Amino acid sequence: RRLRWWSIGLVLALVVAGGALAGARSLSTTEDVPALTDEEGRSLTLRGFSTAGSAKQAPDGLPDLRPADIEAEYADMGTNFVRFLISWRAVEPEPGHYDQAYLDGVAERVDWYAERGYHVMLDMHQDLYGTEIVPSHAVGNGAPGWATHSDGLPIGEHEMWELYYLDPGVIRAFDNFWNTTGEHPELRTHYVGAWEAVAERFADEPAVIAYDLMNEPYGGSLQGPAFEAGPLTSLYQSAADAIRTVDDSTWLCLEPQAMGVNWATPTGLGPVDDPRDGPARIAYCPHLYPLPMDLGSGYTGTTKTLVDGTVQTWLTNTLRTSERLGDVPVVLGEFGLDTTKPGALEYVDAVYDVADDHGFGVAYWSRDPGSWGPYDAEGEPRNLVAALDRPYPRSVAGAVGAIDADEHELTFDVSPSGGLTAEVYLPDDFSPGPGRPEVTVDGGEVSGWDGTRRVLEVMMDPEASEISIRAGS
Ligand SMILES: CN(C)c1ccc(C(=O)NC[C@H]2N[C@H](CO)[C@@H](O)[C@@H]2O)cc1
Repeated sequence: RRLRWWSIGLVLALVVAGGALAGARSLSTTEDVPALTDEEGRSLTLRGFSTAGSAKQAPDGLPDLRPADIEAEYADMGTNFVRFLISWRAVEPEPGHYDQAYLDGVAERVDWYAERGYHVMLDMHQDLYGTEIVPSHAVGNGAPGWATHSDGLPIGEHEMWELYYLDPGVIRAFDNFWNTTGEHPELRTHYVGAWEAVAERFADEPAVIAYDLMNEPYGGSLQGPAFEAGPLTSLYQSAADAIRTVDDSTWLCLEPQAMGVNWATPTGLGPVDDPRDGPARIAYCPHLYPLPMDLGSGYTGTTKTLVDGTVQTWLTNTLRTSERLGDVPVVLGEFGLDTTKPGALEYVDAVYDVADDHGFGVAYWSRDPGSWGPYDAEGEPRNLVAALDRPYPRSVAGAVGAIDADEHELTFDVSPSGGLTAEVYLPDDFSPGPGRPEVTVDGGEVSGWDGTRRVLEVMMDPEASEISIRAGS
């Protein structure tokens, strides 16, 4: 069965990669997308982690996280963003009852991030529909038990968790949610109501920059454009309309279905209208998990070639979708891998280079301890920490284009406006020397240095089109 699943995936991956290789160029092309902006209209480059998978099954729905963990993450990698997992089952444990104690817990953790200058995206997370999709043991997460209707259809036992998505009972639970069965129109209404309750709570919290409306949507017996352009886009529109009755400023992140699109097939997601006064604040937030990487033994040899082809196809489709949804910003909401695999860090660099080149935000999957994450079970830094400690323009007064970063030089395209300042994160070894920073700036001049946060402030020349910061005088 495992072989059958992966053989389907491999055929799909070869089709995808083959298409890409036919026109293979470097992993990055030149187009870039607009950035998310903060309350002052500054362009943000978002760099951080999904935090955390530990929230999926936690009785209180909150991640295993302490303020010291955020301190360590910043000290090690200078992140400024978190994709914070929340769940419908914790927000609305009973129909129509919103758990303010849970939202207080989320708010406390949002404060931990806000106090350290982070931007928070609240991710209404689900995998395999909900916590009680298999009542006997925790397989899924997301929806509450009262919203889970598998109608007694069979759900098997699988070593590979992804295979549960093919079980009749799981498909039925999703079909009831999307009202494909016509039996449960109330479920999507409740889901939208849960989002309205979350938005009402965080509307006035400037650190909460975005709402990720649904993690890795799955259409059950509806797949592809029939699902994405149909009930999924419709749910997003309903959620947007409800959220905007209480929150006029937080960005709304739209994820495509995971099936296929995670692996670089194109999405059929339709445009969503933002009823707010002023420019739309809608972003496209796909995930990236090249099947050849899952199938292969690392980012080497033939696997590397296939993964590169998949990433190129994913990039082309992502840029096309950003344009189709209204030239919207892009946040790569998830990508990650077992960093003990050969070539893993080269892959991580390649994906961050694509994000830098096109102005995508990035949340690495995930902050959890272990072989995918930045820290081990004892909280000690792993190889990923050095790979993610990259210079980047955290926030800029004006538009930001392509970013080109290496360990001793950071260059980014700009169109300065407003206060003309750019806040730039520099890794600890970017400019060695006690009286740091010894840096050379073209396109502006140094107007401040926060040695504790390793943030350089640059006053940009009003006419600058590029800012370059080089280590050393
Ligand atoms: C068959 N379907 C619908 C499917 C298969 C595989 C994934 C997946 O690997 N997702 C990647 C990661 N994302 C979640 C959290 O959002 C993690 O648990 C997965 O590793 C998703 C859906």
